[in-house]
Amino acid sequence: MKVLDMNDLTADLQKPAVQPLLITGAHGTLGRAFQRVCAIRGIETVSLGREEMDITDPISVEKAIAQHNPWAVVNTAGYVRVDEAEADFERCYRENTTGPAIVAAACAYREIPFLTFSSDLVFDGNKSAAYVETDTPSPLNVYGNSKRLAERDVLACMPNALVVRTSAFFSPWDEYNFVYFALRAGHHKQAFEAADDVLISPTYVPDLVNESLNLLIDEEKGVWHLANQGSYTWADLARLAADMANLDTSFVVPRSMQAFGLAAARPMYSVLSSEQGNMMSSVEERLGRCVSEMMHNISNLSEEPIAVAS
Ligand SMILES: NC(=O)C1=CN([C@@H]2O[C@H](COP(=O)(O)OP(=O)(O)OC[C@H]3O[C@@H](n4cnc5c(N)ncnc54)[C@H](OP(=O)(O)O)[C@@H]3O)[C@@H](O)[C@H]2O)C=CC1
Ligand SMILES: Cc1cn([C@H]2C[C@H](O)[C@@H](COP(=O)(O)OP(=O)(O)O[C@H]3O[C@@H](C)C(=O)[C@@H](O)[C@H]3O)O2)c(=O)[nH]c1=O
Repeated sequence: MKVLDMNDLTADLQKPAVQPLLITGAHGTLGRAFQRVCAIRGIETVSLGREEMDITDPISVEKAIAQHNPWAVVNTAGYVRVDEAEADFERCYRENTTGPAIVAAACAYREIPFLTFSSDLVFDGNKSAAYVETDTPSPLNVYGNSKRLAERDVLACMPNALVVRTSAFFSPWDEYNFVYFALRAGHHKQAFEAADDVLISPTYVPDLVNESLNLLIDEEKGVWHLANQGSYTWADLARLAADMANLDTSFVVPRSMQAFGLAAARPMYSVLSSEQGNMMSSVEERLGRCVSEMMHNISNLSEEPIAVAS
């Protein structure tokens, strides 16, 4: 029988810690979804908010990567206020273009994998069939252009980087998405205007995270389109979700996108498909899975007593 000595007992303590997956933009919708999914899949992560890792600051990026020694970096950080970006363009380019390029350079130097996210808004909507990875971006707004330039700059400094184009998030895990807005309006019997002339690919965030992780682990590279199957106008999406929630869909008020008078132009068509395999389920199947959870959260929130000043 081997008698353990102090070296044996402390040996484990000296084993190198498991290298984590580093996630930027920790407090955002996608960042928090990565933390949830990685916990479910048993993937060790370190999730950093802007204060711990500002992707636009090379020193902050270097310090964070040196401190945590990750096996890979997932960049979920970004500027997503599409309309505000038209005037706030310096910050939009800083956070969507400069930041990802800085992180890509740091990953390339260490030869560790890098995943970042782009958008369907890199396209101009003039195609009559689903956009695939080899279609040429031609963005209509500042946000879309910041993403196009990020794709160019990230892949120029790190050709093995993985860039996932996606669109129109929906998820039961946070309320900052269009489907939540629509269901909450329906629950409160409030009119909800929705564009009925813009076709998009809604994306179920848990699927996006799982498929992105699978591509990263498989060491895939370049541009990949990840969105759920099925193309909808925003109004169709609102009515489909409402119907699945057994709500009367008449609260959805169809409008042309132009009638919204939004500061940023949107492509009238930005449906995404992939030349590299469509791996995600249908929007309908995923909506059916999460609408009841969303309605549960909405009705709980609306029943919470409203705190009144004493
Ligand atoms: N939402 C959608 O429908 C879609 C999103 N995408 C892309 O997915 C990614 C994530 O989007 P989403 O989760 O919705 O966005 P969120 O706005 O929910 O999260 C983005 C996070 O990035 C952080 N951030 C911004 N700038 C920096 C910085 N310089 N350093 C570190 N963190 C920073 C923000 O922090 P703070 O709160 O401090 O600003 C925020 O927490 C983005 O790249 C977006 O373009 C693509 C297609 C569709
Ligand atoms: C389009 C639309 C939006 N809205 C509301 C929802 C939201 O509060 C606001 C703006 O909508 P959205 O921001 O979802 O629309 P938009 O900015 O086009 O959404 C985009 O986000 C960026 C980050 C992307 O990358 C795109 O893929 C897409 O998801 O207007 C409606 O009420 N009805 C509508 O028909």
